Amino acid sequence: MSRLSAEFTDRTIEAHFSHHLLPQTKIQLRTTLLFCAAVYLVFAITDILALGLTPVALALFGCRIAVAVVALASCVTNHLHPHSVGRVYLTASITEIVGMLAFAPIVLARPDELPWHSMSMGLMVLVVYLYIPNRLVYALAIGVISTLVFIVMALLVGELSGKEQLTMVMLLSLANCFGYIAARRYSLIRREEFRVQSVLKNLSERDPLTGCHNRRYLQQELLNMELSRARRFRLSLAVVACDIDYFKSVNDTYGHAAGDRVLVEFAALLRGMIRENVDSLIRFGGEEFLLVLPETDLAGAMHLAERMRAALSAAVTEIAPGKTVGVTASFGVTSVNFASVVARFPQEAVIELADQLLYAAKHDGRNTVKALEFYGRPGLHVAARAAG
Ligand SMILES: Nc1nc2c(ncn2[C@@H]2O[C@H](COP(=O)(O)OP(=O)(O)OP(=O)(O)O)[C@@H](O)[C@H]2O)c(=O)[nH]1
Repeated sequence: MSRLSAEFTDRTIEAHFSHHLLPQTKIQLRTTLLFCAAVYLVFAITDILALGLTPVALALFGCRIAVAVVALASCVTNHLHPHSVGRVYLTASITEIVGMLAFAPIVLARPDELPWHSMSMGLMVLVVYLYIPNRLVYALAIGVISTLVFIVMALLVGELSGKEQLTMVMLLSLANCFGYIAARRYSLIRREEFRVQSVLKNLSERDPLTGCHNRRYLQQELLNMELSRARRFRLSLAVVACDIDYFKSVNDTYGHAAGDRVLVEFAALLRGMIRENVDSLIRFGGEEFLLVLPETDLAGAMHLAERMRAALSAAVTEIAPGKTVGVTASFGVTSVNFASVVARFPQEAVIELADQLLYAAKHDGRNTVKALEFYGRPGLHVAARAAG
C-alpha cells in the first residue's frame, strides 16, 4: 500500500476495493453532504445577526444556497450513476471546493469575526478529511490549498495581532495534520481488513495446489448462481468433468511430488483454454476437475473437451531436469438448455450426469470424450438424452 495516499499500489486491487465499498460509500456521502448543506444554510443566521437583513447578508445567503444546490446535485448524480466510483470522488471534491469557495465572501463580509471563522475553517477541514468520503490525496489537496488561501485572506483583511495570527496558523496547520493522519490511518485499516478478508475468502474457495476453485465454492456458490442465471435468461450451461487417466501409476512410478507437478500442469492447460472471467475451473477432488461453461451448448462443450483431450495427450510435463511424463485424460460432457428445459432439478443432477459420462469414458478405454444433453420434464422428472 502507498504510504502517502493510503491506497493499494495495484490499481486493479484498488478498483476492486472501491467497488466493494461503493454502496456504503454512497450512503455515507449522501448523508454527509445533506447534513453539511443543512448546517451551511442554518449558519445564515450568523450572517443576519452580524449584518442585519441587508443586501450583503442576502448575497451571502445566495452563496450558501449555491453550496446546498451543489451538494444536492452531487447526491442526484450519484443516484443516477449507481456503479461509478469515479463520480463519487468527483462530486465529493466539487462539493468540497464549492463549500470552501463560498466561505471566502463570508469571511470578507465579516472580517471582525476572524477568530470564529478560523474555528469554522478548522472544522471544515476536518470534515473534508474525515467525513466526506473521498480519495485521501484529493482531500489533502483541497484541505491544504483552502487553508493556505484562508490564511492569506485572514492576514490581508483581518486585524489580528501577531500573537493571534500565529495561533490561527498553528491551529489550522494542526487541523490539517490531525485530519490527514486520522484519515490515512482509517484508510489503511479499511484496506488491511479488505486484504485479510480477501485472503480468507481465497483460502476457503480455492485449492492451494492448483489455484483452481474448490468443490465447496462450486456447490455453495458457483453452480447455483450459474444455473439461476441460465434459467432466468433461458441460456445453455455446460458442465465438463475430466479426470487424468491412470494417475495412480504416475504417483507410484515417479513419486507424489511429480504427481503434484502433473496436476498443476494439467490445471494450467485447462485454464489456458477457457474464457477468462466467464468459464470456471474447479478441482473437484484428487485428479478430477470440473469446468462450468456458461452460455455454451453441448456441441460447443464437446468441441472444447475434444481440444483439451488432444492438447493433453500431445503435452508432456517436466518432473525433473530432462525427465518428462505424459498423461491422458477422460472427459464427461453435459449441457442443459434452459430455452427448452423448464423443470426444476437439484444442482447435483448436472454434476452427477457429467460424472457418470466421465466414468463411461473411462470404461470405454480412457483418453476419450462422452457427451449427453441434460433435460428435465414437467413434474421434476429429470432425464438425459444423447446429443444430436
Ligand atoms: N500427487 C498427488 N496425487 C493425488 C492427489 N490427490 C489424489 N491423488 C492420487 O490420485 C490417485 C487416483 O487414483 P485412482 O482413483 O485409482 O485413479 P487413476 O489411477 O487415475 O485411474 P483412473 O482414474 O481409473 O484412470 C491416487 O493415487 C491418489 O493418491 C494430489 O493432490 N497429489
